[in-house]
Amino acid sequence: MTDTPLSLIRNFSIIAHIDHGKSTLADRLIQTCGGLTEREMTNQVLDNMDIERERGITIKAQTVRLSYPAKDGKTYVLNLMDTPGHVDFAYEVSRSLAACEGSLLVVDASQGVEAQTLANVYQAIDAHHEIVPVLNKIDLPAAEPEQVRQQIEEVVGIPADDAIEISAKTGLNIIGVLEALVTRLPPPVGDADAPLQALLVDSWYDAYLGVIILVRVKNGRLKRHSKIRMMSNGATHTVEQVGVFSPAMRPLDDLGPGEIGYINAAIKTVADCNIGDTITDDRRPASQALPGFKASIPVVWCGLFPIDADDFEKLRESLGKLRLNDASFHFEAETSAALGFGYRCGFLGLLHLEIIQERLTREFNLDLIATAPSVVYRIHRTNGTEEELHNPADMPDGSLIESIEEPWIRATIMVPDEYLGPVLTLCNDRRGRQVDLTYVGTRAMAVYRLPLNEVVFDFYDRLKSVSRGYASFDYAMDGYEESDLVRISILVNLEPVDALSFIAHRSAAETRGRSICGKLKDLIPRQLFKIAIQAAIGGRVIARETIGALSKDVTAKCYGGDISRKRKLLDKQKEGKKRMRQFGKVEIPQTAFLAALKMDA
Ligand SMILES: Nc1nc2c(ncn2[C@@H]2O[C@H](COP(=O)(O)OP(=O)(O)OP(=O)(O)O)[C@@H](O)[C@H]2O)c(=O)[nH]1
Repeated sequence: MTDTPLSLIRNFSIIAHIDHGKSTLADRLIQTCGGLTEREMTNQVLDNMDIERERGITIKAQTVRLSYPAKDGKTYVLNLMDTPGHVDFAYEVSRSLAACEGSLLVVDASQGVEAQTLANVYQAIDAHHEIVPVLNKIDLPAAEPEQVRQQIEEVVGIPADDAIEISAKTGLNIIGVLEALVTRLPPPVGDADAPLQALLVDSWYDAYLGVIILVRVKNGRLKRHSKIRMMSNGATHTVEQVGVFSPAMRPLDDLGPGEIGYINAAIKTVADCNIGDTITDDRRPASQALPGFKASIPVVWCGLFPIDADDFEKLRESLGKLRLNDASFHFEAETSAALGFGYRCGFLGLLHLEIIQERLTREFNLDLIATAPSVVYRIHRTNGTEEELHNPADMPDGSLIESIEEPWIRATIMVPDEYLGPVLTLCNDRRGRQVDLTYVGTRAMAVYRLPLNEVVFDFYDRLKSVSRGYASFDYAMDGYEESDLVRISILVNLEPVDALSFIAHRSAAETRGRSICGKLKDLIPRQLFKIAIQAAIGGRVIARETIGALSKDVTAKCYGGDISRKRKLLDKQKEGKKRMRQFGKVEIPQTAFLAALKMDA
């Protein structure tokens, strides 16, 4: 039984720009509250996926319940919801925030306010949070707490007089943070006697327990063995376990209002648990659902194909396993003449794509080819119908298209003054439209509208390189607009290579087409006949390269009769063949696809 009075509960998130020290602070809070021993602290506990740890970024929202004996003599329950820092996972931030009453806003005192600091703060303000600014890394000689304080007031627009100066690394003033949580954040409100209303904050698959659901109880009590009902679809389940993370799972009898914890109810897949849904008691249901939050929609799609066709089944299984834990990731079967059988997969953004791809390679041991990422276009046909296009290869013939719309984003870029010029040039080159440009001291904040299509290829990389790594970037989807878009097909000896076709604005078509043809020319080995590589829009060729013929006999070098040597060479050639794709008469090595797909035009 948990009967902590509401006045002794505080639910909070930590929001920060990437690398400003959110996870380090979370670990310190856990350690200070006695949740873990020094030895257990060796790894950041909240970042529990390998890839997260390696890249030092937080992906999945995690939660932990702390017990803090405050200076006022009372012991408080502090529920910490971790939030991811990367733009791709903004929706996970919003759902964590919906479960809390307040936020710690962590700003690196040596770096100042960055693009994601702002984006996250706005989400916290939307969620009606009380926000406590925390200036971290005060131990660094480059820390400028006074300036950053001023920045928070000017740029973020919240008072920063009583921002708390800390070093999450050395542990300096962690008590100050804990006291601020207790004294400055409001306790949750709720009625233990009302019908149950619990927000489904997250769910994931555990190999032993099945689906685990993270909940925030708003009203009523969520009890073990009770029958719950999902308000979105009426599905009922019997609760097998109720508990909290401290940070290990600790079973309890029930969760009361204001509490954050987990339940497990023999649910088969996370797809049955709609995030944002309201859970109620089947016997005494609530009359109204809680306000949910926006569902996550994949905005970037690409094809994933096994290099070895025999791995197709394994790929299907692996994708299914990943999906068990990540309902925001989508996949459907796809066939490509160039790459064989594979899957068209939808992601929340480029980082999400990269993470899934990396997990497939690393955890599932798959060798994959990914086609160029594409956004979701809206096609209006001349016959009046409308459709969404996830794959450039499926684009209908130009004569059937009335118009095409593409998704736009609203991007916020913060950058030191001296690098502003090249950043603006980059945005303009990518068809960006400036919305706003303001200064905070020597830092500029540029707000641009940009077509997502221009951002998915290499925008981050370019932005980082033109600003020497100093620019920070955040974006939100910002509607669709009609645009003059064309599909560029790549033809090898007149055969279209579907995996290489892509959609671009007409003004960029020729440059990109030429760049791909040029790359392929260097990558496709000469063969016994001439090979023409062309880029075309419909029937019109816009770029062309030719690879001259060559006669090649791998065994020619082996004069004399060294048969074993000869055989070895032939075997080697066969091995090489596995990695080739037959294209009409032409064989294209996998490496050519990989390189051609890395577009940097
Ligand atoms: N000098 C100093 N370094 C710190 C402090 N806090 C964190 N760091 C370092 O800053 C880096 C980033 O810290 P993290 O806690 O991983 O940052 P994060 O905000 O959680 O990053 P994401 O999980 O990627 O969003 C790490 O190398 C930390 O060791 C601090 O108070 N002082």
